[in-house]
Amino acid sequence: MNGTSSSGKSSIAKALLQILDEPSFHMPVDAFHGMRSSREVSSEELPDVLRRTWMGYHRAVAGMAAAGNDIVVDHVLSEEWRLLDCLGLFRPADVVLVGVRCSLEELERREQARGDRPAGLAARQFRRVHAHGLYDVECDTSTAGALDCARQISAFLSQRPFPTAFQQLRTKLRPDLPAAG
Ligand SMILES: Nc1ncnc2c1ncn2[C@@H]1O[C@H](COP(=O)(O)OP(=O)(O)OP(=O)(O)O)[C@@H](O)[C@H]1O
Repeated sequence: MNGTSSSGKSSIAKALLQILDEPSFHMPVDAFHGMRSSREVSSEELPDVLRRTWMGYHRAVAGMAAAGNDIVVDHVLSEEWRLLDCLGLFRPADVVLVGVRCSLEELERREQARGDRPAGLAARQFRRVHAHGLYDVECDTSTAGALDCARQISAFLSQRPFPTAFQQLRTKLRPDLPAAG
């Protein structure tokens, strides 16, 4: 799932795990940030530390999937390299790319209400996260609750068309890689 901060990804992930038939894992990137030592990181080091955390996260997800596990990933594709990295790691036919949309007005209301995210974070990500423009399925949490979105995604899984969004994006954005399988 891809969407801005406060768009409702974690809420949908929790609902999905309750309704999916197969045993599934929710792997949030926040869990990986939380595993890092609490030593203070200088502003010069920070970009590299964050990048390595995201890259390690992608590889951990790919590793779980390679062992045959179903993974619910919540992601913020606010930097292009993150999608390019995932396109090279995940089996494109296996990926269901979900766009989690929400109006900016509602995002700002949620961000203020929860108080545990920097002010303006969702607005900064808003235009960038959906820049690649292609999904297998999309939901809008401005109008639908988390459980309804999870049901919509779950229903989509049983009748999903091919090529997947990931297959198409890999062909378009990673011509350096072999044809998407
Ligand atoms: N469909 C929804 N309708 C109304 N409120 C929602 C909905 N989904 C989530 N929320 C509320 O929005 C806030 C953020 O939700 P959530 O943590 O699921 O978002 P997120 O996209 O995972 O955010 P982050 O990336 O910052 O962790 C929470 O307070 C949650 O209760």
